[in-house]
Amino acid sequence: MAELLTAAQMRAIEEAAITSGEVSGLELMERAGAGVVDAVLETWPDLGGGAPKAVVLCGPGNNGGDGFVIARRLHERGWTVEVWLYGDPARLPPDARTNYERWRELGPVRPYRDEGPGAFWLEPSDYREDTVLFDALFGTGLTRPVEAFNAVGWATQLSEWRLPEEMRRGAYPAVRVVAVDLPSGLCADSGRRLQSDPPPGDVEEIVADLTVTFHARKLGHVLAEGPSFCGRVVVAPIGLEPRRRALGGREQRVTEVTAPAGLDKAASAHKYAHGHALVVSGGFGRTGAARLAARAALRVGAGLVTLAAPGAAQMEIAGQITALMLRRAESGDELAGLLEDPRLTALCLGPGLGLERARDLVPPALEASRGTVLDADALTAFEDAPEELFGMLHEACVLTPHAGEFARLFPDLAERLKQPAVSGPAASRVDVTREAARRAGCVVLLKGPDTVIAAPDGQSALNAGVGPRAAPWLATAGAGDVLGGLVCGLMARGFTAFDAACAGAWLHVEAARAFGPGLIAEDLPEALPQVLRQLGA
Ligand SMILES: NC(=O)C1=CN([C@@H]2O[C@H](COP(=O)(O)OP(=O)(O)OC[C@H]3O[C@@H](n4cnc5c(N)ncnc54)[C@H](OP(=O)(O)O)[C@@H]3O)[C@@H](O)[C@H]2O)[C@@H](O)CC1
Ligand SMILES: [K+]
Repeated sequence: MAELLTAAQMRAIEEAAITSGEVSGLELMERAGAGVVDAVLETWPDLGGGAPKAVVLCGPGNNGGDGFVIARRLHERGWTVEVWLYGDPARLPPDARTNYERWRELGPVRPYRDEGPGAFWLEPSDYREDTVLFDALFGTGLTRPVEAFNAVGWATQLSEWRLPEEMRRGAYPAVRVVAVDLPSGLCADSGRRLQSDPPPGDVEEIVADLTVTFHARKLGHVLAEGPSFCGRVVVAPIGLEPRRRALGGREQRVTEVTAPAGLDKAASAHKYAHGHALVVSGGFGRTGAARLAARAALRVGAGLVTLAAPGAAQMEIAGQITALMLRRAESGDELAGLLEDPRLTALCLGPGLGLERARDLVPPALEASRGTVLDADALTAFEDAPEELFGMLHEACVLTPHAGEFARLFPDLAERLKQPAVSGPAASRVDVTREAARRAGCVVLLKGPDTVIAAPDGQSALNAGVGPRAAPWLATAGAGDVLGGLVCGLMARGFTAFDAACAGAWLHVEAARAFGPGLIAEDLPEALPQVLRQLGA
């Protein structure tokens, strides 16, 4: 599984490599700059033949150092290169300074000082279709908002360069924008844009076409606003070892969810060998959500799936299902009675359940100590008394809130995400989900394009439905119910709560991608067989 790094972890890996003597900082910087050039040529082969123009904006730290390497290497390839420096050359850190000096032997460095927006209006006279702008201003060292002049000055200009021709005010052709490591202004740990509070008016930001990062992706490339700022993200290897020790303990590490293993079924296995999931339905006229969840549980391979519904809803359900079974559960007591059957290995409560019914049925469900998914109404029902819910939860539970449900159970944590990100590292969705899991004492899966899964011991994973795995059609009514059913079905099959949440989130995105445009929630379970087949299940 790929690790997604924080800025501190990346620094620790680099420092460990440098201290061990296996590589110098200067060598790493050279490889970083070379990696950016390679990624640019690979992304835009049309730039390989001619003599394009590069505008390299260098910042005051090592991100700027990478910029000087890029400038030198492009110059060597015959590009026309224009270099700007924001900061005092005398104060550059040593490796950046060395590369500044090397570039100075080849060409000038234009100062980029804080003298108001007009001072940074680069001369547009000879920008061409093959101009590439390199943002090497700030990378993982950004700890505070980029000051107003930067944002208003260069970012506005960049945005203008990027507008479609018919919308451009000036005569500039569109420019390709490459971010070195991170688009400047983005917090590496949270994917949030650092901004002063209140934000300066009329600020536009750097939106890159290509972001080239080093060794591994940072959390900021996949979380929150990151994907919309980064464009295509390419990881350039710079010869660093994984160095797990530099990453810290399990409570500091975040892995990216990858294709799950263990979904195949032995040829000889009986249906009971794959578990029996129980999905609790709402009342008459409200059974659709639970039926969706139940079908997903069955499709993901639970041996049997039963819907538990009140008497008045039985006819409605019976008319709609075939492979699913149906039992009556009018009240908490009746559900407790059903749960005396030890063959029921996992439960799902919440989709379409109704708040009153949720308050009645959730306690006996949790009392039964099975793998249990709580979603939707099963979470909202405890809005006024989250501690009461937390007191009943156990380690085999998975809560699957969307942002609104999360805010109902963890209002202070949701508030932390709402506060302006004025300094780095800013609070991230990973931070708050981890804290929520610790507080709840069970796995929490915070839904979104950047779904975060955390366990009470700090183990965390991120299912990035962004970039090449984007699944925008997943934002559709009922999709969340299907996810609950998938996680429940996987727990019925014996997956741990954490593994079921990760695998469920991954399959959910893949099913949406397999179906594609026009997707509605009903299509998700039907798209699963294709995804499972590709996994060799
Ligand atoms: N380490 C390695 O071996 C390798 C690192 N590599 C590269 O180095 C990058 C990290 O370099 P870095 O740590 O020097 O940080 P960087 O992003 O350049 O910025 C720090 C500077 O910016 C300043 N500053 C911060 N915020 C500011 C603001 N809002 N407005 C104005 N100034 C602000 C800050 O000033 P200070 O906070 O000290 O006052 C400091 O001067 C990394 O992203 C990668 O590209 C690669 O070469 C591979 C090998
Ligand atoms: K940058």
